[in-house]
Amino acid sequence: MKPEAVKKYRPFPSFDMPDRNWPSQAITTAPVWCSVDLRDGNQALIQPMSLAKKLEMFKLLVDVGFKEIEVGFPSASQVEYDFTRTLIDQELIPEGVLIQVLTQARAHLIEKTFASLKGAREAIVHLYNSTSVLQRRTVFKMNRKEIIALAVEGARLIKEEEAKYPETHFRYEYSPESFTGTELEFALEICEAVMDVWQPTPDEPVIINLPATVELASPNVYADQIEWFSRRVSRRDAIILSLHAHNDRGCAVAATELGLLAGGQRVEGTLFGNGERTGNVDIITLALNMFTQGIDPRLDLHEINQLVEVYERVTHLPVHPRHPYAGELVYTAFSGSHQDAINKGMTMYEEAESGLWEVPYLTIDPTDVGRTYESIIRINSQSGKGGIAYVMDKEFGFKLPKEMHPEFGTIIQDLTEREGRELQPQEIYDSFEKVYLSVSQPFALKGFNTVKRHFDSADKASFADVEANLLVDGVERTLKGSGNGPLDAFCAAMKASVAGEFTLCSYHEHALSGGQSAKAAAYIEIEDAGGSRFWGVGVDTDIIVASIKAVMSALNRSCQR
Ligand SMILES: CC(=O)SCCNC(=O)CCNC(=O)[C@H](O)C(C)(C)COP(=O)(O)OP(=O)(O)OC[C@H]1O[C@@H](n2cnc3c(N)ncnc32)[C@H](O)[C@@H]1OP(=O)(O)O
Ligand SMILES: CC(C)C(=O)C(=O)O
Repeated sequence: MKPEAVKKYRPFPSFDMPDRNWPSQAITTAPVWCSVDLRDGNQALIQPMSLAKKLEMFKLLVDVGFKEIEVGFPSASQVEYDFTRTLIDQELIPEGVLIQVLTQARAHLIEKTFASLKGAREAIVHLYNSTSVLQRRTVFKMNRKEIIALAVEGARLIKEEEAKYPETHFRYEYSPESFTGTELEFALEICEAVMDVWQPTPDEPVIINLPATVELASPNVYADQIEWFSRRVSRRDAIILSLHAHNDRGCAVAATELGLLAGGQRVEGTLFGNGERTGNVDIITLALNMFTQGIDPRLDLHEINQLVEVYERVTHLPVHPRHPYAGELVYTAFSGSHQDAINKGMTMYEEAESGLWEVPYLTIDPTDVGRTYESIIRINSQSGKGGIAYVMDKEFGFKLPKEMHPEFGTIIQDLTEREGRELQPQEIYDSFEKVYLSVSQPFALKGFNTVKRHFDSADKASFADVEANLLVDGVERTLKGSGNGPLDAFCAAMKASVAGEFTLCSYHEHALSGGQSAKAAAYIEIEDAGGSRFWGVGVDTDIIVASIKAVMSALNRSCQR
């Protein structure tokens, strides 16, 4: 920006409310959710939804568990009108779900709105008109009195229309649109005037929706505005105070959360925050934020990928890979220290009895929203040994001993740097296979027999005699050896005949898979005569043979250095 451009702007007027209560409140229950995907979301799309797409979105919203759904602006276009009619005529509105429709305070639009609802069991009619200083001056060119008269006339016309449709139970909502840019006393005055017409009672409450049509200030200011209003409005028990935040400053979720602390009881928003400009508040994020605090959000989000799939198809908008809870990458760590911490946290979580989710860097268990653990750790040049070990374990069942992580970690890190890209799990396995499992030069095992084994609790040690057939640099050799067990006997034979001096430093083994064809993996570290250390890995149905293969793997690697 040019430096002087900043002079075009001024701070949001300060507002003093030293006795504010909201900072010491907590969210303890979910609000009433109202999806406005089919109206506010739809009106912001490059290509508004067709009737078929609206139906698909409606079904999704019902499946998720929304009990209030703003289905459109029926007086605005034929599709909007036809969609409302289709829902009613084809009896597609489940018991317990309320449809809501929006209208301006204009007679012909109100009439058409009611016609669109003919035959409905129940519906919310949502009346709005803009009340902000700016819109009064620029759009309506009306003073406060005239703006109130517009709203009151709209409210009155609605009451008049209601009488024509006795079969429907109507509920009402009023929004002083652009509330956040409206003087608070004026917002209160106009809402009171509308309520004077509608005469709400605790049994037939009205929804008063206070929208941040444009997010003009920080979230604490919205909370102050909501609390100010909530504390002063008359007939408080006959009002459901509703929030409707847009995201111009990127704070709609925060503003709504603070608005709930301040007295908001209902939230209008959309899936993934679609909506005018930077969008409406994202209900998925709000709900899952609550979920992570142990609060039942009363929305079923256990298949988030399906929500993303339908949403993207219907709106033609992508969900950002970093979108909270839903983005492709939000359960993925590439960086080494994060992977290490997640790996350790996951292991502890699996072993712990508390059942409490306490995994570093992950606020939610991905499986709670239908995501898998597989994608948690992905490998690129930022990754570390812990993450690589995690992939080997979770994807292929190899639980590499901790002391082996640095060696294999370096091998994979060199590869990611050479390739300059993310490695797929299969590529990591292929590298493991090449380096440890299929290395067969200079030694290749052709056959192995334990000739004699002895154990007697009266003796100091057990013993074994073994015989192994090897290819040594392509030449067949038969080696024989004795030791305190088959592995010791084989090492003795190797040292004496072909490999020279080496020491076994570490030994680990585990079963690789269950069932009759279960295989075992053995990991052995040797130190060669020069003091260098090498890991080897062997896999076999016989654990002794797996360990013999692991020694061969380590010896071959030491020879190839
Ligand atoms: C913040 C929000 O999201 S509010 C919802 C906004 N959504 C939409 O606008 C989508 C659907 N809208 C439409 O299809 C059209 O705008 C319609 C059908 C509602 C109205 O269409 P039209 O009358 O042809 O045009 P338009 O919207 O430009 O009308 C503007 C007039 O309505 C007046 N107006 C705007 N809002 C309201 C209101 N809530 N109540 C009464 N009058 C209003 C304006 O002052 C203006 O009056 P003027 O003609 O005397 O200057
Ligand atoms: C109609 C109103 C509630 C609206 O969409 C807004 O103010 O953003």
